[in-house]
Amino acid sequence: MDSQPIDALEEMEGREKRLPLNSLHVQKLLLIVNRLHVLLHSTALAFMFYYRVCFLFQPTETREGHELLPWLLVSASEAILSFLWVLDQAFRWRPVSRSVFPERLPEDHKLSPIDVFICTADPTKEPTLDVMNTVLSSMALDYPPNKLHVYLSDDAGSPLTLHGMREACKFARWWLPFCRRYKINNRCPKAYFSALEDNAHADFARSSLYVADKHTIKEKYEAFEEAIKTFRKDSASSRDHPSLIEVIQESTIDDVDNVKMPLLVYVSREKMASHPHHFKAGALNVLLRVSWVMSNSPYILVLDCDMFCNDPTSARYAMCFHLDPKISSSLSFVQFPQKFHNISKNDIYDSQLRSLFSVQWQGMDGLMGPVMSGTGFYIKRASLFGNCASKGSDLLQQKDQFGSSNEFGSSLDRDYTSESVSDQKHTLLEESHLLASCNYEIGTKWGEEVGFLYYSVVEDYLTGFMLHCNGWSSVFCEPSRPQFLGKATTNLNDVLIQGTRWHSGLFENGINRFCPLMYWPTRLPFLQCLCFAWLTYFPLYCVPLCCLATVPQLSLLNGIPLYPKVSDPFFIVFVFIFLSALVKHLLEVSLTGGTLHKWINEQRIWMMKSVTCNLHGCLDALLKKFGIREATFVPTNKLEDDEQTLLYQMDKYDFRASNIFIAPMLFLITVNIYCLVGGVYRVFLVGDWDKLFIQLFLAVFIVTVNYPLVEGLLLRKDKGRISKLVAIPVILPTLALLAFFNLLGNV
Ligand SMILES: O=c1ccn([C@@H]2O[C@H](COP(=O)(O)OP(=O)(O)O[C@H]3O[C@H](CO)[C@@H](O)[C@H](O)[C@H]3O)[C@@H](O)[C@H]2O)c(=O)[nH]1
Ligand SMILES: [Mn+2]
Repeated sequence: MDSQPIDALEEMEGREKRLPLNSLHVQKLLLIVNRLHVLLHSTALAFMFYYRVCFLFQPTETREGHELLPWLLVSASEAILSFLWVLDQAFRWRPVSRSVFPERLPEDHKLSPIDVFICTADPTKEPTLDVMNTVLSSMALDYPPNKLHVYLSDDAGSPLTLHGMREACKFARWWLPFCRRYKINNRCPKAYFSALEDNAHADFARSSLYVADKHTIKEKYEAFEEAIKTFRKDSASSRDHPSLIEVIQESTIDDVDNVKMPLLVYVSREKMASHPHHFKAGALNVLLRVSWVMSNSPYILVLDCDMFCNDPTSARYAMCFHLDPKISSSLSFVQFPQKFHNISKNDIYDSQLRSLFSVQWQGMDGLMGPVMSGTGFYIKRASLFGNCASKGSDLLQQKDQFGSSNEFGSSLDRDYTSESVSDQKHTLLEESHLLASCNYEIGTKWGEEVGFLYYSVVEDYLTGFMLHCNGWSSVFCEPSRPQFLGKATTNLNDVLIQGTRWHSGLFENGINRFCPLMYWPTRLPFLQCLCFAWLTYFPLYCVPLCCLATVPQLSLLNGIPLYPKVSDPFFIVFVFIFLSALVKHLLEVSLTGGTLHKWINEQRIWMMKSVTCNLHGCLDALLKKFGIREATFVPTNKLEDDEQTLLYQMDKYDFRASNIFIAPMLFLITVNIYCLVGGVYRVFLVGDWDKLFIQLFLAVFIVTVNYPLVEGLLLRKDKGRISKLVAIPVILPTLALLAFFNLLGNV
């Protein structure tokens, strides 16, 4: 794999042969535990399948009392669950962790430049002040300012955002020197001013000069805040607007005030309703092109507007991998975990996506590297040009792939020079407008082979997947202090809407030409392939979970046993599988800092998500596949809502969610409660409890874990409860149906 030769890299090879910039540790104990669990659990699964298969092949006469259809449904559910379980084990095969030694990096003047890309889409959902805080935190990264270039993409083309950028830039002239002088850790101003403890460097924290300076800066910040709040101008429509590119701040090395500032550019691409704009991937590709004619840095940090830099060292940490001669030639990106600043202790919605970012990505890191996660990653620019951009390749061919900008064509071959912007400002700005226009990509390979890929609303997953298929690797870097902090969705409706988008996007990639299983063995190693496959297929949890929340219960109501009797040796097999899965999950939760509460919450939200957003995601993907529905990307809501936040902090579900989510949950809980009551009654009458024990237990388990639903329906009085208006039209017909079914069974 060829990559841009970097001076610093060569330098490194010569100078610091013995001192590595990073190190990798295999987590041996965890590895052993995981593999042992795989062994035991899979043996149990084999016995379970043996039991199921034997049943299906036994002569029909001996099948007394058993009905074929429910058996088949339950067996199929078990097969799907086992399939997903197998895929999931690939993440647990070789968990690793990494350390970095940034103090061993070459001197500042030898470091490679970095472009920072930040995307925003809608100022009504993404408060401008927060977006600007993200911008400021990235400008203040601990990196030579003349080697840092910050680009903001504004998909709404909003005057408010442009205004915000100008104000942010003014404030930055105060903020950046302040952060550097006092070695502030927390360089997002909003977070800094609201932090409980002061995080200036210990040398200064108590000096009177610092206290005075802090006071001045605080006033400046409040003025900046005010300037954004009081800005009144009709927001332009977000659908149609021409491109607008403005260099807010040129890169200054030594200004009159001696303030060193990174380059700051505002980019709003052209948008027309008649042109597909490909959401975030489209925005990032415009930034790729515009930045290419302006700063053309070999490395790029991508950030969502809701995720600020919580620690200024991330750039240097990332360079510890990118400049490591051992891995750098095939390394595409360094991914930091998504961490969030608004997570409550027990995290009822699993908003932090614990398993993804603290178990699964570590596991992939031990294979080929984690999946690109949309935000908080440092990527090598060259890796985004697929196999198209080998240096010095034929200019005509390049135009086919990259489009017809002359500047752009020539910059493919050009290495970064710090003068590139100021030199030919006018031609460059004109050129940028061409690069940000709707028509530019027509007939090129953008979004297909070049840049961030368009085929999916989870552009991050897909782009990362194709990079791995093309032989690039990635690295997961998880220092103890979170480098980036974002805003997670913390109310049921937002969580489920976001989940629907993700699951639809992921599942879609499992059933189209990007199906990971087809890329093995030629393009992907086996275990990496299983990881990707799990990511595209886990939305399928909806099938077994919907089945197992209805079929065994209805069978219980009618006295049809579907599992072995308590006295049957196979009973142990089922008990073992159930316990082994739960205990393993509990172990992982506690190893990653979770509580017992968190564990139950994760079980519950897994069930809730499976029967709602997984289901909707799968259906949405299928509809898209058959051309019935178009892709949409509804950005999440980033506004603060005190009432919702309070409910979340108190571990109370906010059931004011769309009916399409509440209805399936209500339906299933009603079925379970009804069948549980009916089942217990039946078992008392007939006395065949040992035949139906597992089914009884399943209903008890589901109802207990989902007790908050019952509470929300019957006991709660606050605004987050389930409204009777929503509940009655679901519950009454369900009860009628069940009663009818019950009668039918007793005839
Ligand atoms: O047309 C669009 C839509 C979204 N965005 C931006 O994309 C980012 C992510 O959107 P958000 O609403 O925050 O969605 P999340 O679900 O929180 O995002 C996660 O999931 C996305 C894929 O669905 C990834 O792109 C993100 O990086 C990842 O954090 C935000 O900065 C948006 O401003 C655009 O620039 N243009
Ligand atoms: Mn987000």
